[in-house]
Amino acid sequence: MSTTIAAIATGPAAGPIGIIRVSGPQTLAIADRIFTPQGGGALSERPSRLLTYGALHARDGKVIDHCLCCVMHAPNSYTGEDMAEIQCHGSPAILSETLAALFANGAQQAGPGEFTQRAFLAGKMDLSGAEAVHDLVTAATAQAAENAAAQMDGAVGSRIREIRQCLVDLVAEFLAVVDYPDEEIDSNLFDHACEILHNATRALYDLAETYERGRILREGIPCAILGRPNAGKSSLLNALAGFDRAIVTSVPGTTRDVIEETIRIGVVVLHLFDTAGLRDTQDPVEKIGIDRAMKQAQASALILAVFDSSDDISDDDLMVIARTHGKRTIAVLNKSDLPSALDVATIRRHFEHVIAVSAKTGEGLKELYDLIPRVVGMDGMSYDGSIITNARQAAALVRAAERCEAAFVAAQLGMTPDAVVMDAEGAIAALGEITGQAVRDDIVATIFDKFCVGK
Ligand SMILES: Nc1nc2c(c(=O)[nH]1)N(C=O)[C@@H](CNc1ccc(C(=O)N[C@@H](CCC(=O)O)C(=O)O)cc1)CN2
Ligand SMILES: Nc1nc2c(ncn2[C@@H]2O[C@H](COP(=O)(O)OP(=O)(O)OP(=O)(O)O)[C@@H](O)[C@H]2O)c(=O)[nH]1
Ligand SMILES: [Mg+2]
Repeated sequence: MSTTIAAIATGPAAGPIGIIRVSGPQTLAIADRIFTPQGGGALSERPSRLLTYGALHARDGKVIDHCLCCVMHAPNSYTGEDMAEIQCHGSPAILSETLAALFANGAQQAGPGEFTQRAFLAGKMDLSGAEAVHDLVTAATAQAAENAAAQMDGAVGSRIREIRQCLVDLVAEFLAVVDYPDEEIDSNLFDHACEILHNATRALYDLAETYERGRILREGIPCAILGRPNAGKSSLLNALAGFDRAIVTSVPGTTRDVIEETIRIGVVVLHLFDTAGLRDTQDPVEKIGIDRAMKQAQASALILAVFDSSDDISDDDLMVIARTHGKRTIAVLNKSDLPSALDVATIRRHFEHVIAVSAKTGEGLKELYDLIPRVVGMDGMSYDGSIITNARQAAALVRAAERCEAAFVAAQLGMTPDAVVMDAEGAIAALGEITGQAVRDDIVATIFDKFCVGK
């Protein structure tokens, strides 16, 4: 028999209200022992999800709070099991005392994601939906949340199940002819298979490709600010962050260490890294800073290459240009409030995206805000759950697409039905890893391990 689990579902900090949730076969009995409804009767007799006011008891029976509780009767609950929720005052002391009372009455501490894992195992949601719960809880933008909510609702799962079903039907047709090896195989069967497999391959690759944007949606994008000393990198960081994050002085070589600040530009979360100005230097400390700057640029998915537009291009600027080679870069011509002395044509030869700004006056920043989502391919998207945000799912999609493609080639060459079946079954298995229809227990366990306790 399954255990009864309990966990604090609200954050670790003290808040006005805290929530503890309980799930499992002993829930109702335990709830009745630690909670007495004010209006009489037992909590377990109340209708599902109806909040009831009453007294909450510690292990020793003392009243530790007057609060609201409800039960949710199996199978109509989040986990499909009997559940209870205690909404008490949110001090860590009350929450841990309540948890201790639950444990004393037979509940066990829930593991990370264990409620959602139970919901998955009870068939309340498929695996892609359960994984979206984690995305929703950790979403950094409204758009990431919107996409995750749609996936919780089955946006990925239903699409994958549809494709998987086509493949299952196809395998069934082929297996029927494998049983009669002496009969001539109807060539229509291969034509039909080619069509199905071609469409499935395309659809799966298309879906897998959304992961590039999905990853940005979920994790944001690392973005190094690179440039020669005094170009205005730290000033740009401060202007984008909206406060004085980094030290700005007129002394070249002010910034030594990498300074990180996370900001949100529309749908994109940018992890900005202000760095030491690149130049040839003998200063050992500055050298280390420059080394870090170049490493940061290498590790970033986007570079803001800052140039001082009030000055002409120097050797140091050429070093900056060299470091952006092959990287997605926006050339930021800073100090547009000063008379221009920069050879802009040279800059344009090296960079597709060039923008003039003044970190000092804020001129051009709005244009930079608009440009960044476009440059990273995050403009004009819809967040209807069609964007894959999960590396595991993306990898399974690619594997499924490859096996479909192999099956397609086999069908096109008119190879034996076995060859087609083998690859189609490989694709079906890979898709089952996404929906959870065919996934190893240890993989399921690692998926829920990432979740927070109480989810
Ligand atoms: N207080 C509280 N807030 C919460 C949750 C929760 O468990 N408790 N959630 C959870 O993490 C989310 C809401 N998700 C939920 C999903 C399903 C059911 C549920 O009871 N489902 C039943 C009955 C549905 C129905 O009435 O039709 C079922 O699926 O059978 C509850 C919450 C977010 N907010
Ligand atoms: N007029 C004008 N001055 C600016 C602008 N941006 C920065 N400055 C000035 O340029 C100087 C250098 O600015 P920083 O932001 O410290 O430059 P940096 O690129 O971080 O320099 P290092 O940290 O030394 O590499 C400071 O005196 C700033 O006030 C701008 O848009 N217009
Ligand atoms: Mg600086």
